[in-house]
Amino acid sequence: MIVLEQVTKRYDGGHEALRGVSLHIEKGEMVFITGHSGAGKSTLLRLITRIDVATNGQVRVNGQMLNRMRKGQIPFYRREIGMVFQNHQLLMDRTVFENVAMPLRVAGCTTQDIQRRVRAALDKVGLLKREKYYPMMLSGGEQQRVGIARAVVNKPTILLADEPTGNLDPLLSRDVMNLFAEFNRVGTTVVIASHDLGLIARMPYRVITLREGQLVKSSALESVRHGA
Ligand SMILES: Nc1ncnc2c1ncn2[C@@H]1O[C@H](COP(=O)(O)OP(=O)(O)OP(=O)(O)O)[C@@H](O)[C@H]1O
Repeated sequence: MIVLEQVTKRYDGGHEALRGVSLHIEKGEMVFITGHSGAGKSTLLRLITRIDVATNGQVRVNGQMLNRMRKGQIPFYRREIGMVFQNHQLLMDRTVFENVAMPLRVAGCTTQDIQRRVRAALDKVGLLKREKYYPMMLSGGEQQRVGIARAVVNKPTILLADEPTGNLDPLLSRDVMNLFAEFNRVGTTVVIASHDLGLIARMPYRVITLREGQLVKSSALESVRHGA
């Protein structure tokens, strides 16, 4: 489903953020990408979303060669992908409902469809009663869950998250990770970049480790599942 073959990403200025990375993420899998700051985690996610393009090598997602994708195809491709950010990037002057509705409005859905799908997404993240609130009225964990609802409202086949628990305390972080695990259980492929080794070690998913742009390890953790 997500295949990287000998991928190198060199930014303007010559810095190689990724070097010769090959990996395969199966349809329906949930994986963590870890590594120190600057290891290339965000770059990897930016290649998968086609925000950036590989300098060398191939990135293939759902059978599509991203290096060769024409500009006009990109918005359609992105509908297959939900993206969650560390700082959730919610619009502070819009309600929870409007924030979650945003991708559906962009896609031109009908009002009726939008109402139904936004409420279904808010229900999944446990925030149905907060639809009229503004983000400032919510806790950090709730704001992050609104960001997750917005990412899944389009029913993407792939959910990507860049440090989604970076600003949350351990308990809220675990809740957010469990939410990703629930989406994974119903078939969504989930890729999460995270520093949080303690949290990752408690969850039964494959961990891909980057160091200075190279893949150093890709393995299932031999940890016991603790309430994941
Ligand atoms: N647009 C850019 N132009 C030039 N260099 C960049 C650009 N984006 C990232 N880099 C560099 O590429 C390397 C990898 O960055 P990346 O953001 O992928 O790392 P990361 O593992 O996500 O780090 P962090 O955990 O701190 O977010 C870093 O050295 C970074 O400075």
